[in-house]
Amino acid sequence: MSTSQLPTAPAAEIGVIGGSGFYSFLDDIEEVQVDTPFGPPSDPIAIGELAGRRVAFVPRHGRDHRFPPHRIPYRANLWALRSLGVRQVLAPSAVGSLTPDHGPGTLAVPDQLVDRTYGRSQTFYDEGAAVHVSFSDPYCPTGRQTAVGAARTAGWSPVDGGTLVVIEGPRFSTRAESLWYASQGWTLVGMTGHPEAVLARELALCYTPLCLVTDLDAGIEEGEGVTMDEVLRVFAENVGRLRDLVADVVKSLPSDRTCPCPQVLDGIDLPLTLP
Ligand SMILES: CSC[C@H]1O[C@H](OP(=O)(O)O)[C@H](O)[C@@H]1O
Ligand SMILES: Nc1ncnc2[nH]cnc12
Repeated sequence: MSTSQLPTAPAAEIGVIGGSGFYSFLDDIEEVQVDTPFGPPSDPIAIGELAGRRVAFVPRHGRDHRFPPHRIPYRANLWALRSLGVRQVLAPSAVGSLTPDHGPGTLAVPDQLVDRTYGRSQTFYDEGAAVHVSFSDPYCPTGRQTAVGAARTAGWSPVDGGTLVVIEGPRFSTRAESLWYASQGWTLVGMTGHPEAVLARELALCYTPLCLVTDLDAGIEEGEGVTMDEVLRVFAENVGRLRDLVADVVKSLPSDRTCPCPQVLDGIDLPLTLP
């Protein structure tokens, strides 16, 4: 596998991957085209500065939402961020709730993930050597703690913890599937949290999900079922304060990584030269 050219100084230290309805971040940006062994990322990477922190932003669906969740170039997005120097990733996302207690407008920072996707490339290590990263705790504890703290300060009542089940999509779940997920104790459902989190782990990036509940999932609500219009409408109602929250988290994230997340993957020949 080829080695990417890295800039001499990191162009950015924090990456933000925007989801549905979150197509831009920061005003004064420079856009860079990054080529990767996995093709181009969803869009050129937007790089800007926030409170002295260099931030790289990419909207995972593309700014015109042309990539459905199962066709997002996840590997290219993570690789591009990493190649710019990013070491911590914030991942805002629209999700359904699997519990009536946490309705639309709730901010949740899950601590576990269940993968129900299929057919997505979910590793950088699919040739040459068998590499098995540890993924017991998929998210960065420091990033999570920072996000929950910033959310509380900003007046949200965030849900600290829970399990995000990631479905293949692009369809929403049936009521039976949804009830089954809820019966397992899983609390949130989305379509993009995997393989994004594991690809971040494979590149020794900290990854923190910021899940905005846009709906009660089909098995929980009593209405007609989840629709894309509903998701986008509720997200649009909340995106301003979510954007502010992401900015607060960027400002509060410690720059030295003292978390237990892998800093480099010992003994593993990363397909990328680490700075
Ligand atoms: C727009 S409806 C469903 C769509 O919304 C979520 O996207 P994201 O996680 O990027 O905010 C969900 O995962 C689906 O991709
Ligand atoms: N109910 C739901 N299921 C899957 N992905 C979602 N994204 C937002 N709401 C969702």
